[in-house]
Amino acid sequence: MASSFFTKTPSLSAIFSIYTSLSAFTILFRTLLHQIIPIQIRDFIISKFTDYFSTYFNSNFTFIIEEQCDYVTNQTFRAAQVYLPTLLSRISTGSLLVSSSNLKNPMAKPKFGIPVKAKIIDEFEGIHLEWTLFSAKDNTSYMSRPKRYFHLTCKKEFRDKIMSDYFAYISKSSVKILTQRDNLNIHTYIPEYKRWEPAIFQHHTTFETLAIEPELKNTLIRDLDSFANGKDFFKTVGRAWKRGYLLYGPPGTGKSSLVAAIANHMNYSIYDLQLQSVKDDAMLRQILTLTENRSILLIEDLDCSSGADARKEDKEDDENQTKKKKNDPKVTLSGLLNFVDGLWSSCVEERIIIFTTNHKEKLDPALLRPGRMDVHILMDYCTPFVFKKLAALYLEIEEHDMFEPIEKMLLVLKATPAEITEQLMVSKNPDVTLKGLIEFLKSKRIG
Ligand SMILES: Nc1ncnc2c1ncn2[C@@H]1O[C@H](COP(=O)(O)OP(=O)(O)OP(=O)(O)O)[C@@H](O)[C@H]1O
Repeated sequence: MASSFFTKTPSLSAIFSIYTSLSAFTILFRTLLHQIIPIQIRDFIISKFTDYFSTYFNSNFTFIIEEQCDYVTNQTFRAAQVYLPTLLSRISTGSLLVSSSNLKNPMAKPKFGIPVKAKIIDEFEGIHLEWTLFSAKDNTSYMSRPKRYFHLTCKKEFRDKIMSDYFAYISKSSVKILTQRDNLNIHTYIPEYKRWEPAIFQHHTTFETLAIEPELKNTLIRDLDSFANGKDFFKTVGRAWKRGYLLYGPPGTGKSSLVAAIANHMNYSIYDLQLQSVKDDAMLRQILTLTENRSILLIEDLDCSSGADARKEDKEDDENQTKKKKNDPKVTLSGLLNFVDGLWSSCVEERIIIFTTNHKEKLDPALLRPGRMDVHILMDYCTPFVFKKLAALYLEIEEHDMFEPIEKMLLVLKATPAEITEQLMVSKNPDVTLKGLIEFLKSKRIG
């Protein structure tokens, strides 16, 4: 029995020769495979295998939330960006972004953010969730910024629950956080990047520090508050939830200050659009879709934009006209109107649009027709009331012997609140300052 076993067992040299033949065959087979099957097909087969096995063995499900979708900011990405910083204590990797942007107060507490690839754990109705931020280089243009996206991972069986309830929950939470935010942003559109760049908005003007007639102030605050609470009303009457304001008046009468007061009152960020940098109507539409809900869209100096000013062909010679046309933006009046009042105006909710101009009379009448801009506000020269308010703010006085002559002069001559504030900042001593102001006003009368 034993001898038959040994006689049937192949010799060591036979095993070695079988092994060598097999190896040679494998190498030959692999070489043939590499030469016959193109690399793309090989990669495809490998990826299919990998997918199949990873899906089979992996019990997780991942949602991918990209920053941009269909050329607009993905609101789910934005909601996650606002919501996740509230979970920073649950970051599971050992790093955090730290930044301080409060220029006025270097001692202010820094803000913390989520670094790329850091994992944040969330818990929703007992479901364990993992968020990770990724950033990938976009090679489409050398100016392009990296593409950012979140991965949200949960157990497969909770996929539907997350889709139906969790995304709605983070979107609601982000709106709540934004309403209570203490930092507003002012955004500038960068055409090269095709995106709005935010900066911290730290204008301290409020309705308390803005010197305007009390009637105007109260009407405006009422109007803004009823707009903010008017979601159902706008829906019922079938109108886009937006409000348009035209601020007009001479330079230095507080138009920009009023915009800041509105932003601070509403807690809305500002999108400051330079119409001159917009190439055409298509670009205007794209820019508009990249803004967020609960914001102010500001277009300053509307009279300087070709789409908005009234026609005046006869007044300028041909050469000047051609020169001007070359530099003019190609935003048309109809593009602008569509943007104020047409279908495109409703692509963002709870939006305030503010136009400012120093020359209302130069605007095309089509822009001024009822319904285009809901409220027209004249920001005028300094009145006695406005002067007293400014004196109370700058000099901290309610009354002074020199008030009367100043108020009388303000009734007959034109001085802007900006000119008055400049004079009021000369000294903290009311006698010196008010004397200087009287001299300034006298010089105006003579001039
Ligand atoms: N009504 C006001 N109340 C308080 N301060 C004011 C007021 N108007 C102007 N000022 C002061 O004058 C400065 C310039 O005003 P502001 O820039 O708001 O005017 P404007 O009408 O927007 O001018 P422009 O048309 O040149 O942009 C402000 O920074 C502020 O200090």
